[in-house]
Amino acid sequence: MGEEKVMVQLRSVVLAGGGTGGHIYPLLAFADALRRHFPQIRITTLGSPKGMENQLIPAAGYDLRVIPAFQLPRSLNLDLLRTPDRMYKSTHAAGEVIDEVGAEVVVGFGGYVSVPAYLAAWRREMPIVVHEVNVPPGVANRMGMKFTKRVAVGFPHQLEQAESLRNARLVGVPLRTGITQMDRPALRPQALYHFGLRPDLPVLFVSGGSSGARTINLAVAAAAKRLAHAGIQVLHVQGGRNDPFEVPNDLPVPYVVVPYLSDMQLGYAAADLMLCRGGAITVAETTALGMPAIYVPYPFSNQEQRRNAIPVVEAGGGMLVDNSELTPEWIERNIIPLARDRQRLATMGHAAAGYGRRDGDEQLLRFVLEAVDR
Ligand SMILES: CC(=O)N[C@H]1[C@@H](OP(=O)(O)OP(=O)(O)OC[C@H]2O[C@@H](n3ccc(=O)[nH]c3=O)[C@H](O)[C@@H]2O)O[C@H](CO)[C@@H](O)[C@@H]1O
Repeated sequence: MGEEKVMVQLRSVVLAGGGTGGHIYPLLAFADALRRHFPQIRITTLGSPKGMENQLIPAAGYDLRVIPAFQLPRSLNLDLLRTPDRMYKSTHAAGEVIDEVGAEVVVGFGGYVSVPAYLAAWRREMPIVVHEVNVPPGVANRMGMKFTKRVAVGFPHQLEQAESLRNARLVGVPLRTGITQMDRPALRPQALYHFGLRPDLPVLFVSGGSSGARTINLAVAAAAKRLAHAGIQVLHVQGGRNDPFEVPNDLPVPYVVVPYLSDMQLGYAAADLMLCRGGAITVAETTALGMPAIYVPYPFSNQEQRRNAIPVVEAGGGMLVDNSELTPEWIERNIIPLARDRQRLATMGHAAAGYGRRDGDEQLLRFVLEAVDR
């Protein structure tokens, strides 16, 4: 972790975050960094009953404590006062876990489960660190920010675009080392073999984020024949919460559909070009890897995904297309020529890498240690 020596020793931390992959993967990457620096540390995570954390956190080998769900209204208003009982139960449960494991700090990554964790930590006057990757900040983290000034963000644009994040620390996004330490060209042959893809044709990697994206799935599947006849292979992640879709089975080149990738790095290693939403962690990963990408921001969440993609596109690292404009015709006109143009892909990838960063886990750890040291 840089040249400075770490003076603080951490023995026990509570990490809170849940819902979709966007809140859980940074938590896991940060947990891995904690374990690297403090092999004996006790790491306890808090999750809610229905979130993806119930699959992802135990699979990564971390202790998950599920506490009763407490859903905040989308905006912080008087509705909060109508649910004091559930809020009390969740906060009490979070506090019991904090006490049992003797946590020294609570680090929250957003998602409803972070709120009771922040409240319980505040009552105990413990250090709280909030990690936020979106503009506007998520509702749970906005609540957390009422209890702490120790707020870390993933991207430079957040500091400029959200008043409440103006004084936050830019640390980047903790990313899994399987992704940040990957040598893409070296892993490529194995990845292609794994998916049954050919080494001589370009690969378009399609992923709508952790839950999947219906519009993207249907548009690309409808363009399957045109892509195949142009010699473009497709590796298509359906997404954890999306319906299956039909792809013709008589295509001349591979079109591989997978429900979900636990080894996302294999997908990145196989890909020449990515077609994806603009979720914050996805953008952090594509740019960290120097992956040329076409971003199709999710249109219904305060423009947050568009804000993530714009700086990458302005740097020359990708293209942006509106959800409503992503049609098979658009794909034929724009993606086919790009996927076949190795020089343009290389230039885009290089520009994306210039925007990306790989040390978010280490930078967040430094920030957390400062919080505990005070
Ligand atoms: C619709 C919506 O509100 N989406 C939000 C959600 O997106 P979402 O939960 O989709 O999160 P992101 O797109 O930011 O990240 C997806 C993560 O899932 C991983 N992955 C994905 C597919 C797969 O098969 N395997 C896999 O491991 C990716 O590598 C990445 O680490 O959280 C993000 C971070 O708060 C927000 O910026 C997004 O706006």
